[in-house]
Amino acid sequence: MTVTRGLEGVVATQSKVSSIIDDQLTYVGYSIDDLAENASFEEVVYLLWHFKLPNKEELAELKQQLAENASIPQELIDHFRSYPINKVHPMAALRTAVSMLGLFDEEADVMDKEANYRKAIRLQAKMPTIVAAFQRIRKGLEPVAPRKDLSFAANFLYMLNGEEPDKIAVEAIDKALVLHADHELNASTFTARVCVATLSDVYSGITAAIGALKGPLHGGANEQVMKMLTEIGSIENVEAYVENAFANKQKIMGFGHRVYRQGDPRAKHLKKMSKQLTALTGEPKWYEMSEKMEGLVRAAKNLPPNVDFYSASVYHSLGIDHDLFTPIFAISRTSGWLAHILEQYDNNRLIRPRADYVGPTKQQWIPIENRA
Ligand SMILES: CC(=O)SCCNC(=O)CCNC(=O)[C@H](O)C(C)(C)COP(=O)(O)OP(=O)(O)OC[C@H]1O[C@@H](n2cnc3c(N)ncnc32)[C@H](O)[C@@H]1OP(=O)(O)O
Ligand SMILES: O=C([O-])CC(=O)C(=O)O
Repeated sequence: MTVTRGLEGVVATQSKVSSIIDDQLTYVGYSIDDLAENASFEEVVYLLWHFKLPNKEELAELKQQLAENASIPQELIDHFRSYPINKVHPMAALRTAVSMLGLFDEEADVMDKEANYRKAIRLQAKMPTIVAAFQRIRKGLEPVAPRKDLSFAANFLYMLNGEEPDKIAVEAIDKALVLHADHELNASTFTARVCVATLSDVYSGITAAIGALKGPLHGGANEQVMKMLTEIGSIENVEAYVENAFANKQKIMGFGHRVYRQGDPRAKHLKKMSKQLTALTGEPKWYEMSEKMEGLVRAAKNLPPNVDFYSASVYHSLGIDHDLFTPIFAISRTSGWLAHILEQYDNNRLIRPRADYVGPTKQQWIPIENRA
């Protein structure tokens, strides 16, 4: 048996959702650069779920469906209140919340195409409400109910902060959501597909995916980037930090990628946003430190930044708590996970690879009283 560590280069499925070819990312064939400049998150959701851009009526209908399904059960809010809340990571709360939502969905185990699509809408709609409600409860504040007249991005910020967000913040979050929505067969998406390929339900698939995204080698890296920048503290300390990390064979968060070799095409958009937002908030040092680090890491190891690197200073500039960075990624990536889950159901086969067994063989049974 030949083992491909980490399944590098293994093609495990066909998909029409997104592609990475020659370091270029597309959603349903549309370049990420075009989408980042022009699309709203809701348009991207429609694109990923229907394999076409929506016309005005289709977009309006999707927006309405998302708005109508955005509230979450009171039981979920009460559940949050029962947690040792300041010890719970928001990604753990989100993972639990999505699993719990399945308990309140009468269609959770209904397996037809229409029911699965309705569940996709319900789940996508509720993700920002869950994250915002958890945040407010742990801050000792009352959750804010979603509004039907706001865009997906604006509603999230409104529920988070309890006040109407400004245009710049809405545009930044909307673009970040567009940039994070899907990414071919990344670890969390693969997890979702493996889960539902057993014909398990949508809630199980998204719960599993959230668990995979949480890790610092994947979506959890954005929080770690801000932790690192905060520890470094100032631009004078960047060089020593990078040298020390390489000398100790330590990974620098927000750099490197399994698929991209020349660079992550999403990073340049986030870099631009980081420059603008850090200047606006009067804290350009986060951008300047990041830029210096990028130069040093590229020069030393030819490692380019990935999507998580500049998103950290973007979210920080928007006043978002650092442990909410990965949940925001999850809010967006839910759209991609759902697209892949629906695609998996459409042409399903159980995903079950093999392991090359390297443990002992031909062991003799030892009764417990004779064991050392
Ligand atoms: C949304 C996302 O998931 S994007 C990725 C987010 N994750 C991170 O930013 C965490 C930091 N990056 C990493 O750990 C890796 O680059 C990964 C996990 C993203 C990709 O990993 P892999 O494809 O498995 O590469 P692997 O970890 O084997 O690294 C290959 C080589 O590059 C080095 N390398 C890769 N990334 C980094 C990094 N961030 N810092 C320092 N060295 C690195 C490794 O040490 C290794 O060097 P070696 O061959 O001398 O031992
Ligand atoms: O594709 C990957 O391996 C990780 C990634 O960048 C993403 O999920 O956005």
